[in-house]
Amino acid sequence: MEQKALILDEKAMGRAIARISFEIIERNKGVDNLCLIGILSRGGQLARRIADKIKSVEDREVPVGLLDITRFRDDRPDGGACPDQSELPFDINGKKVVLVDDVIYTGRTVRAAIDALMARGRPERIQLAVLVDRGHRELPIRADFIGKNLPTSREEQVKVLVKERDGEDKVIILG
Ligand SMILES: O=P(O)(O)OC[C@H]1O[C@H](OP(=O)(O)OP(=O)(O)O)[C@H](O)[C@@H]1O
Ligand SMILES: O=c1cc[nH]c(=O)[nH]1
Repeated sequence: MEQKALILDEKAMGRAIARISFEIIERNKGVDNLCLIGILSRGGQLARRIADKIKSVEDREVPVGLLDITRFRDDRPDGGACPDQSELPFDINGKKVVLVDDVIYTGRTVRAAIDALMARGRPERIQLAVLVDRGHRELPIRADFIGKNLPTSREEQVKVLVKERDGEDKVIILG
């Protein structure tokens, strides 16, 4: 598949991440008790970026964790056999957790992520930040912070590229 449309270039992606960061600070009246948990893998890089932005604005370090949802997926009965690649070096009990992912589509990944979190403790609250909401939800799940609403057809594929993994920052539609 090749690139059919450029949705966000590097600059636009940076602005979207900055806006999400400001909204997280505003909605939570600061960053007390807050942590960011990125869904592996690109959610992890985006969570790190949001934490860096928050640091530059608030001068506060927000803990960042990585969540592996493989064992909680509803379409991988063998997921339990996979080693858990989560990196959550802090207690989520009583924390305000902002889950971060690159794209929300059916909502099934987020459902799995909520189960993966709950298996580790009882956060005070869970909010959801995504860079792209492409619609077509199959579960009653919505994001609290959205970089871009992008109506798509089911046949299209939305790809988020991040420098750390892909060498460049952009959001594209493949077709
Ligand atoms: O709301 P959902 O229908 O669950 O879709 C969202 C998920 O889809 C994408 O991952 P994908 O499965 O394309 O794998 P990738 O992250 O390895 O590209 C994206 O990273 C989300 O995690
Ligand atoms: O649990 C999940 C997660 C992503 N996609 C699915 O189909 N199921």
